[in-house]
Order: sequence, then C-alpha cells, then structure tokens
Amino acid sequence: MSQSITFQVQPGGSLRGEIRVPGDKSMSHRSIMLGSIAEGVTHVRGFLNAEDAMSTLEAFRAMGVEIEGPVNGEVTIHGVGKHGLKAPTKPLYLGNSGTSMRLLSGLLAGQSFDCTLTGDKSLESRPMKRVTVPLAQMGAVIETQENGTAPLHIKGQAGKLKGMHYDMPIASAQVKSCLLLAGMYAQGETSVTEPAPTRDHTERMLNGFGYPVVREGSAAKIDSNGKLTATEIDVPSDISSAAFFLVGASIAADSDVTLKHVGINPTRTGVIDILRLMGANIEVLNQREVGGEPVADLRVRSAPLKGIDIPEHLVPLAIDEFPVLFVAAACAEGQTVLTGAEELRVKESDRIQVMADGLQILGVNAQPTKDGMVVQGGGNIGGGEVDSHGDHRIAMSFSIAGLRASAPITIKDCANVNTSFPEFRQLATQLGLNLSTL
Ligand SMILES: O=C(O)C1=C[C@@H](OP(=O)(O)O)[C@@H](O)[C@H](O)C1
Ligand SMILES: C=C(OP(=O)(O)O)C(=O)O
Repeated sequence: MSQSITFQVQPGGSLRGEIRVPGDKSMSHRSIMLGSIAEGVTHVRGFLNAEDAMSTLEAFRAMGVEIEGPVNGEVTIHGVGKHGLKAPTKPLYLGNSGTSMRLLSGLLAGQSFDCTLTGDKSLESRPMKRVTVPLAQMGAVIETQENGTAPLHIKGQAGKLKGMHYDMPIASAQVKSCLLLAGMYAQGETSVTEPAPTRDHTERMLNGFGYPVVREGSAAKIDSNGKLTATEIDVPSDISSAAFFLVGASIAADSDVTLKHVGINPTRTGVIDILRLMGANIEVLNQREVGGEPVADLRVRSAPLKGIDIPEHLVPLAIDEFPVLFVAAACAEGQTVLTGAEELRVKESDRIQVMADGLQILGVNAQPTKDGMVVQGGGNIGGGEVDSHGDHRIAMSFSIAGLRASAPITIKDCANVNTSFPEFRQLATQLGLNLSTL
C-alpha cells in the first residue's frame, strides 16, 4: 500500500447489466487458514485475489505451507496438518487486515514456536485486547503495545492452552473465530457465546473440513480432538462487495442490475433486509447451496427509498455495509437513524465520523452519534472533495454517492480499495458509473 489514488466520479447516470463481484473476503481468509492445517491437498475456487486475503496467504507461505495460485481465483493448498506449521523467519506482516490478525492470534497461540504479527498504520491502531485478554485466560502469552495494539508478540504455548467458556461482550465474528481456532489446540472444551448472531463461516468451514463444532443456542463449542481433512472449497461472491451495487442500483434512476453467485448466508444478509425495509426492490433468484453456504443471484432495480430506524438486531448482520447504507439514507425520503453500531468506530477508519464528515461536505445533514448516525434524507447531494482516510469501504461508498450528486465528487486516498475489491472501478464503470482516477 503505497501510491495515493484519487477517485473522481461524475454526477448522475444509472447502473445496468449483469456482473459477478469477487470472492468473499471472510471465506477466502478462512480457506487458507484451515486448508493449511488440514491433512491433504485443498482446492479453492472463487478465492479473493485482493490485498487482505493475500496477507493471510503470504503468512501461511512464511510458515512453510506450499500454496499455488491464485490463478483465476484458484488456489491449491498443500496442507501440513494441525501441528505442521513452521516458525516464520521474520514478523508476519498482515497489511490492513483485522481478520488476519485476530484469527491468526488464536491459531498461533498454541503452536510450538514464537512469532510476531504486524500491520499497517490503521491495523496497528485497532483494538487487539478483545482477543488477547480472553486468549490469556486460556493460557496464551501475547505481548501487545501498552494500549493493547499490535505488533503482537506471540510466545507459542504448545500443549499448555486450556479450554474455557467465554461470554463475548461484543458481537464479533473475529473474536469468536479467534477463540475457536485457539480451542483446537486447548485441553478440554472451548465454548463461546455471542450476544447477537455474527457471521458463522468459521463454524461452517470447520465442519466442511470434518472438524466438529457444535452449536448450542448462542454458543459454539469446540475441542482439540478433531482433525481437518482436505476438501474442495467454492467461495461465492462477497455480499459486502455486492452491497455497493445493491445501493447504487436502488438510488440511481432507470437501473437494473443482476449480481451473480452472491453468498447469502443469513448471518450476512442484513444489508438486503435493511434496504428492503427502506423500500428497495431486490429479488433473490436461483437460490442454491454451494459447499455448505447458501448462494443466489440478486436482481436490484431503482426504487424510491424511505428513511427508517434501523433495527439493532440487524447491525452485526450488515456491519461492513453501513458506509454505503449511509449513502442510501442520504437518498431516502425522511430520516434514517442508526444506533447500537459503536463497532463502526474501530474498523479500518472511524466509519461513523469519516462518513458523517464526508456527507456533510456534500451538503447532507448527517449527524454522528456515539453509536451510530442520524441522516436527514431527501435533500440534494452536492459535489466536493471528500477523504476516505485510506478505508476501502468509504472510498467505494462515496463513488456510489456520485449517482445522485449534482456535481463531481473527488475522493482522496483510495488505494485501499485493493484490500477487498480491486476490480471495483472496472465493474462499476461497466455497469454505467462514470468513475475515473486522477
Ligand atoms: O470474521 C470476519 O471475517 C469479519 C468480521 C467482522 O468484524 P468483527 O468481528 O470485528 O465485527 C467484519 O467487520 C470483518 O470485515 C470481517
Ligand atoms: C472491517 C473490515 O475488515 P477487517 O476487520 O478484516 O480489516 C472490512 O473489510 O470492512
């Protein structure tokens, strides 16, 4: 991540056509992690070839795993088994990826070697105590910076971790997954309860590799007796990437977009529920099951949106989609209120503040609150220069805002779009967005 990229979007237009957005980021990370510690050769299709998922892939290569690809989304992982990872010779650099750092801290806590996890400026400012504190209760030894941030120095505690029950104070799939992965190396049972449902790709994929994870009410339970057997993984398109076009085609007149082969795991579809509550016209077509995950084609057409109070139970199910949902709110008739979403303040940027600042520059009445935002919709979206603060989802959200703007929008600091969706500009342009780089 080096060169600075500025996007400029010309106002107006509509989105029309059929596309397939790239592979799911959460599942791509997990396919590498689990494939690496499985026995045998795992083949992955639909892998996301973007910086975040590549950070995970390179980390496992650095721990001695032979991984071929990605070539056209295909990756072949020569699994080394649960105890086959080797000490990396230098710190594992995880770029911008919170998922890589939090899940790896759990997976590496019980290994027979030490290692250090580092990241870029954004990642090294994100909270890690949410994983290091419960891991310490299991016997992990992880040094952080004074305020609990990375670099993380992990002293491998092979054979010494103990399973425990953990009641998660926040609804976080990263914390849950971290502890389940640590639980694979701990004595006895590890169980994690969540205050609200969060994405369950770790549990599903572990089961796909033949490693038992039991779900009991709001708890997921694992122990160290299982074994991972190599498998075939078909990663569907990322609904978090599709979300930009779900909103774009809803707000732009005369739009009709079909998004092919999108993962519609019910722990990820909050964005569809929220947009439908706002009046969006989204059809879920051709539903099928692919490799243990539900998949569908999504057809979305222009519709007049109305402001709503977003139900709090939908927040974890749409957690990465709020930047673009704020754009939908700005285009809706009436007021939209988001509460219960303080987690947005500790993502790649403070997504509440950064979106409110940018929307205000464009003339939208968007008031940040401690745990959400109040957006008055229906007014004019003007042009201007906004800053994404190096956050991929902010950069793409303001690009979509251009569809309803009255003048060009310039978006600074967009190189990080490459962390999750390198093809964004090309696919958005193909559908009809007038987006260029300066
Ligand atoms: O487990 C995952 O793959 C993710 C979980 C979410 O984070 P939290 O667990 O911090 O909510 C999400 O924001 C992130 O993009 C990916
Ligand atoms: C929050 C995100 O990812 P991560 O936590 O993995 O950096 C995201 O992709 O929006």
